[in-house]
Amino acid sequence: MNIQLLQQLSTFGDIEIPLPSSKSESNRVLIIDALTEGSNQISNLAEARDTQTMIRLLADNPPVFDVLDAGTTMRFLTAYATVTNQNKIMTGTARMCERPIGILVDALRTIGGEIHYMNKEGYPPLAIHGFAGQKNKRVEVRGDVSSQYISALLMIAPLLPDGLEIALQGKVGSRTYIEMTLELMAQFGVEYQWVNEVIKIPAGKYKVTSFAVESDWSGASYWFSLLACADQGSLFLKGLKANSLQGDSKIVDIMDRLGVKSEFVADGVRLTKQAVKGLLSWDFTHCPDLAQTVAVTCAILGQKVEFTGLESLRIKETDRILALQNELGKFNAQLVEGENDVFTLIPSVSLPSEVQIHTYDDHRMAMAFMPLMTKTRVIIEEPDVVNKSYPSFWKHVSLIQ
Ligand SMILES: O=C(O)C1=C[C@@H](OP(=O)(O)O)[C@@H](O)[C@H](O)C1
Ligand SMILES: C=C(OP(=O)(O)O)C(=O)O
Repeated sequence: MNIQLLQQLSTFGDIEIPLPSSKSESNRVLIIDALTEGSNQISNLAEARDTQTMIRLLADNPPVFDVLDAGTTMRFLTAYATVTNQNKIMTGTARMCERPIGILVDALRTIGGEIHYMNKEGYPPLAIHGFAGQKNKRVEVRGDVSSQYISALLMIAPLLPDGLEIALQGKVGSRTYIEMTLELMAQFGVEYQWVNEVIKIPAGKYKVTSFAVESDWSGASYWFSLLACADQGSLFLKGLKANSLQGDSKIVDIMDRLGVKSEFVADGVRLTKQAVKGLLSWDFTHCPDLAQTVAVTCAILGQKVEFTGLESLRIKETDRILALQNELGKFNAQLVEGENDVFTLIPSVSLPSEVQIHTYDDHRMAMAFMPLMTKTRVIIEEPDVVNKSYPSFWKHVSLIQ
């Protein structure tokens, strides 16, 4: 099934977008909640399939944890099942079984977890055979593959009899997600020290707390992009806060350069059009999920930009660099790989009258290309991929149309 978006929807009125809740915050709070003695008051959990899968697996506790295509659910539940001394098979989609997990498994084994690879060394599926007691209180973890391994270890750390010291090795990517984990843990009463790339978590207990999940900044980015690409219009994005736990709130600074002004009010952010200031380069190391949004926006707006920090995109829901290169090419834009991991986005010079976007089982491919509807007729293949993080996305698009 495909979805067809109307051509030339380049002007719209003042529209309010409700926005989904953050799946990153939701999935952390669910793990912390499962590790808390007592009942927390948690509200506003995400409708995202990744979160709903986590809720279902924690509630039903089946012998096989099939996480589908949810990276955080795989990584966080692997650490959770280990430290809670369970026998569990961890598996997911074919793509999930191509996404590496060896760094997390090595660290969990160092601490005392019994984990075996069922197929390929370093990748799911895994067989977890519980936790025989803490062997070490310090682990060294590479920071340049996925921050989710570090977040997974941090959240289980207070449950370990000796606490945990995580020594981050090399370049640390997606640092804002590690900060989000630590801030959430602090809100549930667990303190941390982070000095010279060593994070120390003492043994302790999570404290019963009430917590409301924020709206999702990654999902909000597509609306910033839509307005950047439109000729006229304004949008109100409900539930976003300026001081967010989510690093993807950086979209405000990026879009300020690409013609979108953000004004925060009590219950959200109002977006209006302003002159394009221009974007010369951007480093996505700490906000990788914004890369597709910004690439498509720049391609449409005629902005030639240098992108860095895209390394982790190759191991996400799909190889996002390859997927972007293919789909941008359909409207004469390019993402050219240069030396030292620098990519140049060369914008489109002419747009065909219709573009059909392949989505590669990747929610962000479907959502990032939606703003192309401001310029031409767009067909998005397999539109249901958005369910991973933003099931009501197309319903919200219909508020504009
Ligand atoms: O911890 C999280 O909630 C996430 C961390 C990031 O992954 P990496 O740390 O693998 O870059 C991000 O891309 C993903 O969508 C969500
Ligand atoms: C990369 C993503 O998710 P995950 O790694 O949790 O599957 C994402 O939502 O863009």
